[in-house]
Amino acid sequence: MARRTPESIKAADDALRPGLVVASHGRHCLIETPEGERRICHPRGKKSQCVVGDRVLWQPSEDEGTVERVQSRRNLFYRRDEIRTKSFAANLDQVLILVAAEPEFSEHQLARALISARAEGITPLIALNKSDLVVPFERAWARLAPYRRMHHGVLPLSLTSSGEADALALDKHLAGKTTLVLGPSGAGKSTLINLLVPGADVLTGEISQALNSGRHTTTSTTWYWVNRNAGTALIDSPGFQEFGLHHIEPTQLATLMPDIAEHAGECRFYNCTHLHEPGCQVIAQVATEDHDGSIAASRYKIYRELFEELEQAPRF
Ligand SMILES: Nc1nc2c(ncn2[C@@H]2O[C@H](COP(=O)(O)OP(=O)(O)OP(=O)(O)O)[C@@H](O)[C@H]2O)c(=O)[nH]1
Ligand SMILES: [Zn+2]
Repeated sequence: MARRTPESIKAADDALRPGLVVASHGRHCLIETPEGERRICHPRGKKSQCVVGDRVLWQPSEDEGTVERVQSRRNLFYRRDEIRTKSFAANLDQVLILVAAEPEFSEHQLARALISARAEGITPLIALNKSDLVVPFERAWARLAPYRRMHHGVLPLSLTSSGEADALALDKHLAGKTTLVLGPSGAGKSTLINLLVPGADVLTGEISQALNSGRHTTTSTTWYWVNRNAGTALIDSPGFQEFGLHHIEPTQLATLMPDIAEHAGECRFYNCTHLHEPGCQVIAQVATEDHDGSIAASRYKIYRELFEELEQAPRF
């Protein structure tokens, strides 16, 4: 085989075409060319395995193609449990976590998604849908009090009753960015995507049919252009329910939870775990019934539970 020099690699790359991964299923993916053409591609090998959001170099072969190379990633958003690592998407600007007044959301899952986003340096946004359901909404809004003070606040929505106004409010946050949308089932993720990308449901059907050669299984992750010229895109991905954080060290946790991080540097011991140490300023800041504090009891409970879980997690 000819020796691979930087020049020969460049010459080979020049013969390849650029593409953006817009959907994936199993080992194959759908890529979009800069001209907007879409085609199914297969990875050349393990190294060219790609995820939605990846920029790739590919080569046509009859009516399909081969992914020859995945360009280096700005970030990769993923989860990891005892058994496996699962990627959501790559090269994200932000993650929008959509929860609703009903069904009741899990604060634990929300906290996990936020921690994961911070670990990858991806801006998290939270929206609370179904503000028209007044009583459950009030309850959920109150549960989100610690989150309204952190990150970028919480955006209230009512996608089915004030869709137009909500679309405008969302656009302020989404314009020109690539946003991964996550949320528990029933929160209104499909409603949100169809509101911002009219016809998205039809497109999804077509994509999953193409990727599954006619079988009706849903694709795992899909890219939607909200405004191609402005570079505004949404990525729809399932998997909010089982959000494994086994890639995070327990001692990293405090830095990834802003309300805990705020006080973590003030403890007596530099390597304080904030679980039991004397002089711990995190513990001192936890709010209780008879003591005001800037850290909500629910947040500290999540910190403790996650710390224990990650301490017991097998390391890869
Ligand atoms: N009352 C109320 N209902 C809403 C609102 N937004 C969505 N829904 C309803 O909530 C239900 C779930 O919405 P979907 O958009 O299908 O939710 P999803 O998150 O995509 O759920 P999955 O398909 O299970 O993942 C539907 O019956 C919607 O009509 C809202 O603002 N208010
Ligand atoms: Zn401490």
